[in-house]
Amino acid sequence: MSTLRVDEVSVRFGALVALDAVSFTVEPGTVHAVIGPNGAGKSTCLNVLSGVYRPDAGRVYLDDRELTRLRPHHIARLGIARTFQNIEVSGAETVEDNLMLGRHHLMRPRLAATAFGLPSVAREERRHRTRVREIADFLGLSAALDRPAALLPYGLRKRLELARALAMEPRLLLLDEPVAGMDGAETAEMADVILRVRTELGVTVVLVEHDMGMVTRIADRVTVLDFGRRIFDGSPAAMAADPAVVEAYLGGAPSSTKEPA
Ligand SMILES: Nc1ncnc2c1ncn2[C@@H]1O[C@H](COP(=O)(O)OP(=O)(O)OP(=O)(O)O)[C@@H](O)[C@H]1O
Repeated sequence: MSTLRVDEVSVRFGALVALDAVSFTVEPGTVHAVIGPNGAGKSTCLNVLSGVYRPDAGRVYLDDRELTRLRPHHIARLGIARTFQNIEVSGAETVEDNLMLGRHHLMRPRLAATAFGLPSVAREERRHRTRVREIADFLGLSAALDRPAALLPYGLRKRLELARALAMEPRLLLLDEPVAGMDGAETAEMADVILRVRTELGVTVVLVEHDMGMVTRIADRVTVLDFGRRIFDGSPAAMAADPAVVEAYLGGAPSSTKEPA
């Protein structure tokens, strides 16, 4: 179980400050949501955590290990997997092959061994396929294992993306808007899946999300960004009552502070 610490991170694009000295701590075994209005800096934050962007200032740590200058594949090898806002699974490959691709970095270099047809290679391959089937089962994708990803309904493709990230055996999962474009039923199912990932697999989840209802329902803690600044960090219940959040995110004052008509 590892703690992720974001310490005074700033990112600038020219004159625009996308993240302004943002700090928060993701406790192990929690679902930690990062929310905010359009352009608040959520995706930029996820890109810093996964090594796609290097911040102009500040640092990111996984326990005592500094991640700030590491490249994405190195961060992935340390056990941080991510999904994307737009689905990035390979449409032509089957569900099973997409999940095997997710395990690629766990497999030993095999060129020479394959060339000599070593039995250890076949054993390792079987072990990975068994694990892939367990993950598919966990996410309700077993019946789709042989289907090309492109033929799956949208909700299942989003789930496949999460499954592929889980196939990397992460300790921390970064989810970029996992329910974007989903209907109510699909959103509820995905919310349950995320809670099971935390509770049954013990994987810590950082969730960037627009859907306030989902965040309130499943997050243990919420960090709210607005114009690149952190304006709130606390429980979902406290967030709902926080005037700065209501003002920034929902575009109005909380009803308890409104003047009577
Ligand atoms: N590569 C980039 N180059 C220039 N500006 C960028 C870049 N990426 C993001 N920005 C700007 O930085 C700010 C934060 O963007 P970001 O995408 O992180 O916000 P967001 O909270 O994820 O928004 P959304 O909810 O719309 O996805 C925005 O003003 C955006 O236009």
